[in-house]
Amino acid sequence: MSETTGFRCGFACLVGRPNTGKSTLTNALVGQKVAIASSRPQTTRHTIRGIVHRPDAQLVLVDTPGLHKPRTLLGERLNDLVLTTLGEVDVVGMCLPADEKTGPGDRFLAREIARVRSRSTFAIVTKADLVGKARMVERLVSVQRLGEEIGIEWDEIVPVSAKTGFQVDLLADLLVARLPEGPPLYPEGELTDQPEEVLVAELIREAALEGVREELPHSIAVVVEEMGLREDRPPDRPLLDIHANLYVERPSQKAIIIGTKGRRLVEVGTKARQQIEALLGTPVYLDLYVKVAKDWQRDPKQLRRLGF
Ligand SMILES: Nc1nc2c(ncn2[C@@H]2O[C@H](COP(=O)(O)OP(=O)(O)OP(=O)(O)O)[C@@H](O)[C@H]2O)c(=O)[nH]1
Repeated sequence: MSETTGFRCGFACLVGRPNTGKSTLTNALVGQKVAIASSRPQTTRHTIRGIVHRPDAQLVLVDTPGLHKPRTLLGERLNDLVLTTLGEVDVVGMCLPADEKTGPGDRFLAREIARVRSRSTFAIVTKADLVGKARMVERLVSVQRLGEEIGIEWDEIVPVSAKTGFQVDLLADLLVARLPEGPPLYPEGELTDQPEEVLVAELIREAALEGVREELPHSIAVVVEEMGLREDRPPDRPLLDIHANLYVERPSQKAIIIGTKGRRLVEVGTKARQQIEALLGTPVYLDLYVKVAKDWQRDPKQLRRLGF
């Protein structure tokens, strides 16, 4: 036995239909905002890892895009990404909201999980604060049944609320218990291994989608072209320059983003800048361009360039 005896380190992946609370739960477990939560489906495009540091363990959380039936090339890529991720982690946690019934989307996902299942599989009943005791009991029974129907033996079924913190620590304990023994993989203090550019791009995308999600559901991609501290600034007054391109698929969408007399784009820029400053703790100069990349969701070359 080595000096690391008793210390556990490994990976867990939260999966679930869009909007089931994966990002919020990741944040609650990690204790700081790392993934971008929103009230709209499918905002998490990249695999964002949050790292839970504990005296006895290091739990690396992988947050994935919602697994769904693919309709575009982008959809297929995302699903491949999720399945590859699932095969590599120690625990898969399927998130099922307490206030919703098991649906076809859940069955599709559970079947996928059953296919790649290698190690531990949890059913995490999220948003526990939204239901009373009786409904929770019903929900737990239905989750158990889903497992039986698909052929997954849940290693744990855990109700949690990321909002109130209910059983979040318990969930962390249960996840940690399933990790292999081993030394920590990441230095303490590290909360995510996503490059800052990716987080910044997500924040800009979020700001750009605000209020126009119905019109522009999945048609926006953001690429940070350049990011760096401006030279010749006094050390106590740093300024981070960010140049980013916001891609849409059609000129009409460009017009929506920019708004009358460019007003909307200014608002998007301001909102995104404030969020980035809050995340990185540095004043930011954000230079944002809107570009049309026709049908980027269906074009492999463009997808690659946009980071998918
Ligand atoms: N009441 C309540 N709401 C929650 C809880 N967890 C998440 N939510 C809400 O549910 C919505 C979706 O949460 P997200 O964490 O963005 O869900 P997600 O599964 O990561 O969504 P995608 O990124 O679209 O896959 C947000 O409006 C959250 O505020 C919870 O424990 N209780």
